[in-house]
Amino acid sequence: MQQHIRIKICGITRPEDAVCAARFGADAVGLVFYHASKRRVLPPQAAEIVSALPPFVGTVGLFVNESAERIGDILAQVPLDVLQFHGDETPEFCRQFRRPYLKAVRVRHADDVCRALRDYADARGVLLDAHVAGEYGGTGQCFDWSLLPQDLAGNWILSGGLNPHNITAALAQTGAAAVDVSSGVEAAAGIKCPHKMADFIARCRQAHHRL
Ligand SMILES: O=C(O)c1ccccc1NCC(=O)[C@H](O)[C@H](O)COP(=O)(O)O
Repeated sequence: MQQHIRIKICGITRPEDAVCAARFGADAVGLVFYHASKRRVLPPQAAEIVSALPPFVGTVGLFVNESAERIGDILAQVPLDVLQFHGDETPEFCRQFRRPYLKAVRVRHADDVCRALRDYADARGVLLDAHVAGEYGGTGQCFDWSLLPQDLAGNWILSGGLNPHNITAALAQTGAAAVDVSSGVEAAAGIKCPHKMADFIARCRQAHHRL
């Protein structure tokens, strides 16, 4: 039976954008806690976004080389379902919070993908993102999808530079069962565009149906 494609809209900073994403059918929303991000949210703002969501929409907190203490502090204030790590966090670091986690990997070589899937075997998923020097994520850049091994096994998520214009080709080429988008559905950094979110989600569902 064809699986329902999983869609996460990342870099949400406003409750109304989270509500919109959920209404259009997003499975999860991402909240960036990285201090240097243009999409950074503070814990009270994140808690307000989470409380605006309807049931059964997942909440994912993003961190970059954050201290365990700070992450624990945020977890005490914001009900996050999943943690997503975008820095140099080791598997031991990621699993200490006893929550499902995702590990982002910035893909430059085919080996990067297989190594991440092996090293983070207990992750809920490995998020495959673009490599941009000096950036940890949310760049709006694609990586070379042809680097992905054919019939790649495991729980991986296609990310990096996806948007309503390229999502159909991305799914046809990679066969991804889960996708993550931020810049490609924005009107400005941290401000999501309802039309782009609706278009992206509709095209995802259509394209996945054809696989
Ligand atoms: O969004 C940020 O500013 C950010 C900063 C540092 C680490 C991660 C960040 N965001 C991650 C994402 O939003 C996405 O999960 C992913 O990187 C894809 O982003 P995009 O290419 O903009 O769709």
